[in-house]
Amino acid sequence: MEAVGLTKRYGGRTAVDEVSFSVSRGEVLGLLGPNGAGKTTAIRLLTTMLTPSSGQFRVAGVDCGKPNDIRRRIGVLPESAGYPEHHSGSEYLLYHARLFGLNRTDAAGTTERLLAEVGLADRASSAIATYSRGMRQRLGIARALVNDPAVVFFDEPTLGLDPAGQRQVLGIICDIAQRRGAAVVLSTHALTEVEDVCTSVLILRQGTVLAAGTVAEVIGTVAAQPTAQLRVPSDMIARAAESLASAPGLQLETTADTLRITLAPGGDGHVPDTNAVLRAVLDAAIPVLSFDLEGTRLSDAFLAMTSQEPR
Ligand SMILES: Nc1ncnc2c1ncn2[C@@H]1O[C@H](COP(=O)(O)OP(=O)(O)OP(=O)(O)O)[C@@H](O)[C@H]1O
Repeated sequence: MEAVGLTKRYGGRTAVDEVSFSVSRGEVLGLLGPNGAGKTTAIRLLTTMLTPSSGQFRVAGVDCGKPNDIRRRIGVLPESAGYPEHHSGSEYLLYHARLFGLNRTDAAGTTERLLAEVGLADRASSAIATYSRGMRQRLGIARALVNDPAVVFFDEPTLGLDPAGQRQVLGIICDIAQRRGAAVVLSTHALTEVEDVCTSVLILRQGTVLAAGTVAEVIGTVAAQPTAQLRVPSDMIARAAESLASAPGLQLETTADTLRITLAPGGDGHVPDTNAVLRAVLDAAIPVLSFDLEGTRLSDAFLAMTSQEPR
């Protein structure tokens, strides 16, 4: 799937502004951004629920001018979905499989397979009213898969789930990309999830793309200079600084019991080895009370980018 110059304006407000990206089968693209960045609008455009003000996109090889054909090839788990509470999970899926044109036998087979795939086989005949939030999300994922889609969209799929539920949903999303070979678009605020699951990310702010690439590339654009906080007993702080004084590529700042170390890349772009930093301090027989690396996580890059003043 690819989008070029995708734009959506609501009156004077531009919710999605010239956004371009692509995602291939087997990949998971993380769509990130603070509240109001345009994530939901982007998903609504790509799933043909909204019409773009300008720009083009193709989903599963189908041009945006053919929304009905696109809808047949995609699956969507929207931000909030309603369910017929008195139906069972099995009845609900059977209904949607029939809606997609499967005959009775195929619809029953698909329902059974999908319930197993999302871990609901043992609750297939229970009323949805009795399902937990995590079970409802998994049922929603199963519904999004009834037409064996080439591209699947998830809008905040783990919102409100407990840690076990989050892990379960993310595992299913990984399988959709890896085993089914679908292209996945995942909108989320949970950055650690993105690091675990996404092959690439697109960070939006006020509708525009702030950064795009693999998680490592996006971290690299901001966190060129990771820092480390080294805490040692306060009477040893001067000795700790001394033990690191001759190491290349380090800038040191000292407080009462903490050394703030900036790991500046050398001329070859190589960042100093943090293990070598620790080794130098330990070799000087200084006990290390804590050692925290900053600037090496997606959350650091995200905060650095999205907290800058908007243009
Ligand atoms: N129907 C609408 N009419 C007018 N403005 C809208 C409409 N829908 C969204 N917007 C505006 O477009 C911008 C992007 O909204 P959108 O819901 O896409 O952001 P988001 O990144 O999904 O936010 P969140 O993380 O809070 O879900 C916001 O400024 C929002 O107020």
